[in-house]
This record gives sequence, structure tokens and C-alpha cells, in this order.
Amino acid sequence: MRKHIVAGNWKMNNDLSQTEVLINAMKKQVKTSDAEVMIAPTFTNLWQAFQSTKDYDVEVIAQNMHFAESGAYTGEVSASMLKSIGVNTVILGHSERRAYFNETDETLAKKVDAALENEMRVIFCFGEELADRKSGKEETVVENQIKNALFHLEADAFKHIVLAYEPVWAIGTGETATPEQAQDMHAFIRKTLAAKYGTEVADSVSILYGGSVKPNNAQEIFSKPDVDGGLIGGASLKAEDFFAIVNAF
Ligand SMILES: O=C(CO)COP(=O)(O)O
Repeated sequence: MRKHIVAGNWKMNNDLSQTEVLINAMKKQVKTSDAEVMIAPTFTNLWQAFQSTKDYDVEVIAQNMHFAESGAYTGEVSASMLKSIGVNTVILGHSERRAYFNETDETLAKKVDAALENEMRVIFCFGEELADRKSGKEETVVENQIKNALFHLEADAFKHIVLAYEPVWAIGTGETATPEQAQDMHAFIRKTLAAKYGTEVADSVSILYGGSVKPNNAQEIFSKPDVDGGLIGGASLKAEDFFAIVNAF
């Protein structure tokens, strides 16, 4: 069975003490679902978050990384640096990285390779913009994003890849894809994977949905057969809301 995953992408929120407060509040929540829980604080708080969750069943993950091992890349962080503090999973290709930091399919392919070479798990994000959906191009856009960044990989690599469909028009807007829209796209993604790697691989990859997932809509979205979890932005910043979503499975 595919893993259920609920990951909180904190984005550029929470300083050191706020990180502590939120983690302590999370520890007071009761988890009743089988979902793997992850949180992605900013780089500056990863080490602290890692220490604070040592005896707690939450994985601390990173929001981004560079593709090079080391070198003259001012302001960047490498996979091996993340690994050295205990981070084993990284989010790559978030639409905010693509939109504001010029991340392209080409650089993302290199980042995916670097993460896998360092034995990290990747949560690979992609999704269409509103104009794409309005013009009926959402499947082509998504297919290209996946193919360009991932289809150079061997089938085996997909053991370490989680996909996250995040339609840009649904991120931080309060406008969620309907459960049917999410299901349709997730089924299309699986079909795209199956065409290249076969159904066994396609059926084994967890596909998360992200974009205005809240306690009041999580259950319906997660009830869809091809939705294996969520990548949660705003609602992951409140322990109660986040766990309401975690427990929606
Ligand atoms: O971008 C997201 C998660 O990576 C989704 O953000 P929101 O849940 O705030 O819409």
C-alpha cells in the first residue's frame, strides 16, 4: 500500500522561539491516522527542530537545497550539509521557488539527482497556473514538468520520490481544487508514470495534493483514491489545524 504523508511546509515563517512553540504545541496533539508526518522549517531552524523532535514521530525536512556538493554558491545549502544535521528529505520544485527564484526544469533535474546521490528522499512539486487551467492546458503543463525533471531517472529511483501536485492558483488563495479536480489530475499523473515506468512503479508512488488544504476540506480530498496525502502551507502553522488534517485519513 502507498504511504500516506502529510507534510507541513512552513515556508518563510517562524523564528527560533516560534519554532519551539509550534513543535511543543504539536506534541500536545493526538495522532489517530496512519499518515507519516513531516515539517519543513526554514534552514536556520532545522537543527533546532531536529533536536526538539528526537523522541517524537515527526520527520524534519528541508524546503530546498542546491544541486552542487559545495563551492562558490553564496547563500546556498547542499544535500550533504542537510544530511549532516539529520535531514533526509527535501522539498524540490515548489512553485514559489520556480516563480521567485527562477528554478527551471533543468535546475530541478540536477537538484533531484543531487538529492538522490546523497540518499535523500525528494518531495517533488509541480502544478499549473490559472491561465493554463483556463485554457485547458493543465495536463500538458504538469506532464512536461514531471517529464523534464524526473524522466531521466531509473525506475528504482521512484522508491525515493514523492510527488506533490500543487496547482498554483490554489496556493495560499483559499481556493482549493475540488476533490474531483485533484483526483482527475492525480490519476493523470499516475497514468503518465505508468506509460514510462509501468503500473507497478506508478502505483507505488505517493502523490500529495497541496493548495489551501484546511481542516474542513482535508477529509474529502484525502478520500480520493489517488490522493495519498497533502502538502500543507498556512494550516501547518497551527498545531490544531495541522493535526486535524493529519487525522483526516
Ligand atoms: O504551497 C503550499 C504547500 O507547499 C500550499 O500552501 P497553502 O496550504 O497555504 O495554500
